[in-house]
Amino acid sequence: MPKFAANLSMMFTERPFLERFAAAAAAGFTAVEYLFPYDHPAKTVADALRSAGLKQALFNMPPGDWAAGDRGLASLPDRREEFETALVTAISYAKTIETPLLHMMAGIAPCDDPAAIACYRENLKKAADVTAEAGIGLVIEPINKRDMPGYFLNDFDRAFDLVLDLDRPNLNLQFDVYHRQILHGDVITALRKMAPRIGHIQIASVPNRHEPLTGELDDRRIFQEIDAIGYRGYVGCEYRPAAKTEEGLGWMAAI
Ligand SMILES: O=C(O)C(=O)[C@@H](O)CO
Ligand SMILES: [Mg+2]
Repeated sequence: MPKFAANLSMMFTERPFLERFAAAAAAGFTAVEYLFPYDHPAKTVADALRSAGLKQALFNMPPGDWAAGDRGLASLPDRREEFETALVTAISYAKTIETPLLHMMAGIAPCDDPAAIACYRENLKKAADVTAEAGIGLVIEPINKRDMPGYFLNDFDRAFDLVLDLDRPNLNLQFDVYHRQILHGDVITALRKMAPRIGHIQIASVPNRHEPLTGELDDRRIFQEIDAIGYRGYVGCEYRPAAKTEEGLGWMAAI
């Protein structure tokens, strides 16, 4: 059975961010992930993590101005400087919090725009090299067009081919089963094909992004396959609980 990390941007949101760590530990999780730690000093987040006895699985690089609609900076040619600053901030937080993985969001840009493609590639290489120097892994995640219209990285094969092409040992794919199913289906074949370059996995039911076992996929079968492909990292529970977080955790005992 995979080991699960609670996603604190979606789960335990009944409490303020810093209180979610203890709640996740009390519910039996041993690791957490979330979108962004940057509203708090890195040391404060690290203290919350450690006093709850948790491991950090992953978080994202700063995405630009999220409230204004930014969803990452990596494919935005006129925001290269901001991207570099975001990379420095992410590495500094990553070292203090001790995350083994950072997710680099691509941004909102046409996926067939040559300037965006070139910029993304260049920034990805830079981020992979800088994170490698810091001993941190980097992942990229295709995101479905319904949840994030206009997101640059919206195709699993394209992301996978890019990871192969850039050929950095610390650069891998974030395979979110929810996005995979909405974008392309064929989840198990893709898990098998992409296994050597899967750096992180996330799960939620489809189509409502609620608890596993409540959607159109056979999540038990998917968890078996995640084991079968040899994936030993955390599976992030990136779902919005249908009601209170704790009330919906029964799926873990039922799988
Ligand atoms: O939305 C997702 O799926 C994620 O994993 C986030 O990191 C990006 O919004
Ligand atoms: Mg995801």
